[in-house]
Amino acid sequence: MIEIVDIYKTFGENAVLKGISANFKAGKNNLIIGSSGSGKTTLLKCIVGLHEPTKGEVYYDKENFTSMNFEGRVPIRKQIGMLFQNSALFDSMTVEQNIIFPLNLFTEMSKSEKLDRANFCLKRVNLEGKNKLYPSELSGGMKKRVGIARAISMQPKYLFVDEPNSGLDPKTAILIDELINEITEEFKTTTVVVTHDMNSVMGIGDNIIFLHNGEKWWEGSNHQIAHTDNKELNSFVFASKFMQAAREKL
Ligand SMILES: Nc1ncnc2c1ncn2[C@@H]1O[C@H](COP(=O)(O)OP(=O)(O)OP(=O)(O)O)[C@@H](O)[C@H]1O
Repeated sequence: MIEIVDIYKTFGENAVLKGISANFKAGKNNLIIGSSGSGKTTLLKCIVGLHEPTKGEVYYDKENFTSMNFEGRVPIRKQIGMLFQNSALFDSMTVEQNIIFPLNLFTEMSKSEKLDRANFCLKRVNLEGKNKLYPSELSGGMKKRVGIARAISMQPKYLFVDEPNSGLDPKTAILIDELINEITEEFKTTTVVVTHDMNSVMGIGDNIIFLHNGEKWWEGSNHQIAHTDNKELNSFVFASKFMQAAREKL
């Protein structure tokens, strides 16, 4: 479980996060949603330590991550898997080399152990045998799956995913969501996903926090979101006329 307590982040005069508290549960898909510029990615970066919060604390299973120095954070960092928005694969490396990259950095595993692990991860994302391909030879959806394979290579306890569906067609996007969901259930990861994809919200949103102008405006599950009377959340979720009409039939 990850707990964030009263997180503030200010860049110069720009107060981006204004006192956000939340719990992200293990074995669940915890979603951070909100319109563009509401502070989602900034919050994610504060949680993983890519930004230092101006104020507030982040706890990983009760351990105060914010108060730790660089060395102190290493054991927690080793348990974090991340899938970035653009998959962030190394273009000059094969699929297999990309997946093995964190194992080379953070483990003492032998060559054959690393290869076994890469093969296990590739199988898990349905890309068995694609070891020797380069990112340029992959579709957008395949790149995301390689990104997920790399993110789970270290058997993370915590999985962070920023906009997993950006640039994907709706069907592939749902397959990626299902994969994230399966991995979360299977490995009991505390998964935190930043998204503005409504299919993701409805499909895998176990626990959702909605940010509005840097504040937590609403919290609940995908089952609760359809019936919310929160005005800002409603105009975010049911932005199109089509969705508004669909809601009236619910
Ligand atoms: N490193 C930075 N330095 C200064 N300002 C920043 C920095 N990172 C983010 N911001 C500002 O913080 C605000 C929120 O940005 P953020 O990327 O967190 O929003 P978001 O909700 O993830 O948006 P989107 O959905 O468009 O990705 C923006 O006004 C942005 O300009």
